[in-house]
Amino acid sequence: MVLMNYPVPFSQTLDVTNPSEKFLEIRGLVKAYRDPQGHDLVVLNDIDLTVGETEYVSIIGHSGCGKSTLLKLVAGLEQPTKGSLTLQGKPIRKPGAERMMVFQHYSLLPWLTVRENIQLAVDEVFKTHSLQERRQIVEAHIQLVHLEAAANKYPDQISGGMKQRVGIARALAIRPKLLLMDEPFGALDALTRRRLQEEVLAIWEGHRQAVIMITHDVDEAVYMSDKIILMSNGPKARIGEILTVDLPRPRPSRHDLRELQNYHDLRNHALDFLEKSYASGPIQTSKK
Ligand SMILES: Nc1ncnc2c1ncn2[C@@H]1O[C@H](COP(=O)(O)OP(=O)(O)OP(=O)(O)O)[C@@H](O)[C@H]1O
Repeated sequence: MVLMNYPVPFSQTLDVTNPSEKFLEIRGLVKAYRDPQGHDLVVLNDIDLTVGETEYVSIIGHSGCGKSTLLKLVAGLEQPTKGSLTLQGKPIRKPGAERMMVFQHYSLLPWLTVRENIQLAVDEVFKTHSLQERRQIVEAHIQLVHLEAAANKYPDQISGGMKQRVGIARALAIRPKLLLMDEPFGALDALTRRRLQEEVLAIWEGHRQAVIMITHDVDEAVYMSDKIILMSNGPKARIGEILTVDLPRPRPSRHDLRELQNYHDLRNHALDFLEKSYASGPIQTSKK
């Protein structure tokens, strides 16, 4: 699936020597939160990570290890306690339209229709574009996620899968260089989840960009990603391992994928890692 006749000039000129390697760089990252008693809880400790400009990266780890915190730091919604995060060589200090987040629980504005939810984001980011250009972007993205029939409906009139499609269309419409997805398929039933995974992957194949996706689902991570980040348990979570997913792109059907030994090796490796870390470490389950 390719975005045709897209009216927005989409320049990703990089000011670094090796763009694919140095698109997003996280160095020596530490994040601590202060608890109500005034003690620091070190959630993430000494994280080093590089994401290429067209790389699809998944993060897996047990509940409470700091996956969402890491994503929020990349989004600029949280500040690091120590260390640095840079995008194309520039420090990440605050949220920006080049880094868009898709949340598990949709976060649509209930008083706006599907079209208006997407339009709002497009109007905000592409202020200098003509009304016609902005409308074209909105319609192109409604089509991209197959929501034409629901465009005039309100969020409470559509299913969870459709709501998540709107969230994804809204994020993609403003052409982020880096798409951040926090368990984007987590709230969906198994069938909808599979369909949406396939759609997102097809969109990504048509226009590759950097993606960081949090998931609890090892199969989803292997199916979708180039790289899987396996996090150790918190507190003081670190990157335990980084798996390179050496499977063909575009991905074969799930049936054909299951025929590949490599697929099983990766899957088992990730599951073993999670089982071992479950057995070995404290797991944080409480939030805030
Ligand atoms: N704003 C905050 N203030 C204090 N502590 C926080 C804050 N946000 C997160 N935490 C704590 O940081 C730790 C990591 O939380 P985070 O939500 O990043 O984990 P997670 O791996 O995404 O969890 P899950 O898989 O359950 O969504 C938890 O112990 C959580 O309670």
